[in-house]
Amino acid sequence: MSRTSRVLIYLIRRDLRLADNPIFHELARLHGQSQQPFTHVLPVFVFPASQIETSGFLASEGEKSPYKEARSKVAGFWRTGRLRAKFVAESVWDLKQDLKQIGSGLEIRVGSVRDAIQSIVEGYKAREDTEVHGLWMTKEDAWEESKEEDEVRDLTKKENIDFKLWHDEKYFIDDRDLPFDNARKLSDVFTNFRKTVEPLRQGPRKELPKPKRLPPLPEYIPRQALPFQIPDSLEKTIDALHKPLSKDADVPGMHEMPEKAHSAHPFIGGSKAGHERIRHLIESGAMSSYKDKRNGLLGLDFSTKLAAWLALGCVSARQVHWRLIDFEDGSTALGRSATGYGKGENKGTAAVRFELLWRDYMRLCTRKFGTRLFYLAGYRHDDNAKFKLISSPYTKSTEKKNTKGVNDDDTRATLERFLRGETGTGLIDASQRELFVTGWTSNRARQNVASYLTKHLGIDWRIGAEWYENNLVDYDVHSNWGNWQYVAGVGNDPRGDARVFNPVKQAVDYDTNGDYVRAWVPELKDVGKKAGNLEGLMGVFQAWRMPEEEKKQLGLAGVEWVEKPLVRINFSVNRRGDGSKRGRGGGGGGGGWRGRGRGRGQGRGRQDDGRGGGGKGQGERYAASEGGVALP
Ligand SMILES: Cc1cc2nc3c(=O)[nH]c(=O)nc-3n(C[C@H](O)[C@H](O)[C@H](O)COP(=O)(O)OP(=O)(O)OC[C@H]3O[C@@H](n4cnc5c(N)ncnc54)[C@H](O)[C@@H]3O)c2cc1C
Repeated sequence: MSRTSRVLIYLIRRDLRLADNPIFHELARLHGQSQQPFTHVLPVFVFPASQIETSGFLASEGEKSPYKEARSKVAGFWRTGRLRAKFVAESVWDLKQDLKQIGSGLEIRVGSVRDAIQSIVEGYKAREDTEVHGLWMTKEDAWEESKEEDEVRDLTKKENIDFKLWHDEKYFIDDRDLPFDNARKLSDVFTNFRKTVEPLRQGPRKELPKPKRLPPLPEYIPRQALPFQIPDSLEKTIDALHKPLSKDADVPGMHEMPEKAHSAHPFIGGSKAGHERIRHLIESGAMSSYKDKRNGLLGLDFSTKLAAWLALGCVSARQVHWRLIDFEDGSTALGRSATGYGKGENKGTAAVRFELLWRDYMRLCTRKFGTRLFYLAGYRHDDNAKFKLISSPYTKSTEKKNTKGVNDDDTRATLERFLRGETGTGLIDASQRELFVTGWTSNRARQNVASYLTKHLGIDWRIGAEWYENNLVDYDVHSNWGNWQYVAGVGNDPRGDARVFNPVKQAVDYDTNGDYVRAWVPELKDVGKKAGNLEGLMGVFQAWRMPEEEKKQLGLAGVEWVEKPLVRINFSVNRRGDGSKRGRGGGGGGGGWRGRGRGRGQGRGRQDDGRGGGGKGQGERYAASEGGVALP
C-alpha cells in the first residue's frame, strides 16, 4: 500500500532563522510546485544532551536520565550555564512562533540527536499512512557536531531515508566562494586569509528572502520518548533547563549582580530581537562609530552585541552586511538620520565587516585543525611553547612541571578565586563578575582575562575556555576555543607566547576613571576618590596598592584578595610623558592586539593585521613593566 504522507524532517541546529535560511528557502520553493517529493515537513530542534543538561526535562521525579551529565572535560563545569540556556530557549521558541505563522511549526526534543531522530523515525514506521521521505540538516565544523552528522547519516542509510547535508550559510563569505577547496590550504595568519577575500564589501552573497509559506506539519507527530517530556511554553522550557543548574555554578561564593550595575547584554534570543538590534545599531549611529568605540568596557552600544544571535544563526553575517549596504547606499529609510547615511562604507561599518571575517576565520581554523581546537598544545603543537603546560587543578598535572612552583591544590584555590573575580587585579575581577551575572564581557576584557589566566597564573587555558563556554551567551565553539588558544599563545597568533597583556596598563588605558571596575567590584567603588589622582586609581586596579588608612576606612583591611592578590603586577605611573618603560621586562604588548592598540607607547604590538593604532597621545603616558608574577 502506498503511504499517503511523505515527511521530510528538517533537523535544525544553529540555524535558528527563517529568512536567509537556504533550507527553508528551498522548502518554500518546492511547496510552490505541483509535483512535490514530500507532502509534509517536520522541523525539529534537539537540545543535545551532551552539551546542555537535559535532566530537568524528566517526566517524573523518580526517573533518571540515560545520558551522562553535560559537563566539560577538564574542569567539569556544566557546559551550558543558566544565561545561555535561557538565550537558546528564547531563540528556539522565537523560531517556533515564526514557523507557526507561515503554516508550519517546530518540534522540540531532548536527548542525543541520534536518539531523538530515531524515535521519530520509529514512530512513523509503526504507521501505515506515513513514511519519512528524507532528512535535511546543516553542516557544522566542530567534531561533536560532525559526529552527530555521521550518526544521523548512518541512521538514515539504515532506514533507507534520503539524507542531505546543507552548507552553513550564516557566515560572511560563503563556503563556495572561498579561495581554496581544502581547508588545509587556509593560512595560519589571518591577514593572509583576509587579503584573499578582499574587498570585504563585495564578499558576501545575496541574502535569501523570508519564505511566505511552508509545507504543513504532518498530521501525526511522534511524541518525545520517555523518560523525558517537552514543556508547552517558553517559560517552562527555561525552568526545565535551569532545574539541574545551581545558581552559583557549583563554585562557592560567586558574587551576585551589584546594585546599580547594568548588564551590557540585556537582550533576548531569537531573530526578531536580533534584527531589532541591527536596526538600532544603524539608526543610532553605533555602526558608524564602531571602530572608535569597540574597545569600550561599559554600556550597550560600544560594540554590536550581535555575537549571541550570530552564534545560534538567529541572524546571519550576510544579513548584517546587507543592512549595512542599505544604510551605506541610502537605498532604504534605514538609518536616514544617522551619520554616514548614503555615504558609502565608513570606517565603522568596514570594521564590523572586518570582525565578521575574524569569525569566519576562527571557524575555518576548526575545519583545518579538527580536534586540535581542544588540545592543550593547540594548533601550534609546539612542545617548547612557554605558556602552554600547565598544572590543571582537576586532572592533576601530567603534562609538565609547573614552572611557577604551584601544586595542584594551590591551583584549585587560585582558580576558584579567578572564577569568583577575587584575584585582586581590578580589570580581571570586574570582567569575571560581569561575565557570571550577565553572560557577557567585552572583547578587550576577554583578552585580558585569557592572558591573565594563562600567562600570569600559568593555568591550563582550556579551563578558561570551558568557563566561558558555560557562561557566555554568545558562546561559539570556534570563536571561543580559537580565541583562547590565540591569547594563550598556542593558536594562530603570529606573536604566540610573546603577547602578554598587562591588565593594569590596560585598565589605565581603557577604564580611564575606573568606572568599569567600580561598577562590577562594588567593594572598590569609593577607592581613590579622595585622592582623585592616578595613584589613587591604582588602588582600584590593584587593591593591594591602596594606602593602609584607606583600606581601613573602606572596611577592606584583612580581605584576602585585597591584601594578597594572586599576582602583583608591576606598573608605575610615569608623568614624564615620554612613554618609556621602567623596571624589568616589557609585558605591555597586549595593547597591540592585532594592531588595535592605541599606539601610546613606542612600537608596542606588531600591527599584524595591518590596522594601525596611530598614537593618539592622550595626555599623560604610562610605563608598564611586569616583573613580579609570583603567586602568594
Ligand atoms: C578569550 C576569548 C573568548 C571569546 N569567545 C567568543 C565566543 O565564544 N563567541 C564569540 O562569538 N566570540 C568570542 N570571542 C570574540 C569576541 O570577544 C566576541 O565576538 C565579541 O566580544 C562579542 O561582542 P560583540 O558582538 O559586541 O562584538 P563586536 O565587537 O560588535 O564584533 C562584531 C562581531 O564580530 C565577531 N567578532 C568580533 N571579534 C571577534 C573575534 N575576536 N573572533 C571571532 N569573532 C569576532 C562577532 O561575531 C561579533 O558579534 C572571544 C574572544 C576572546 C578573547
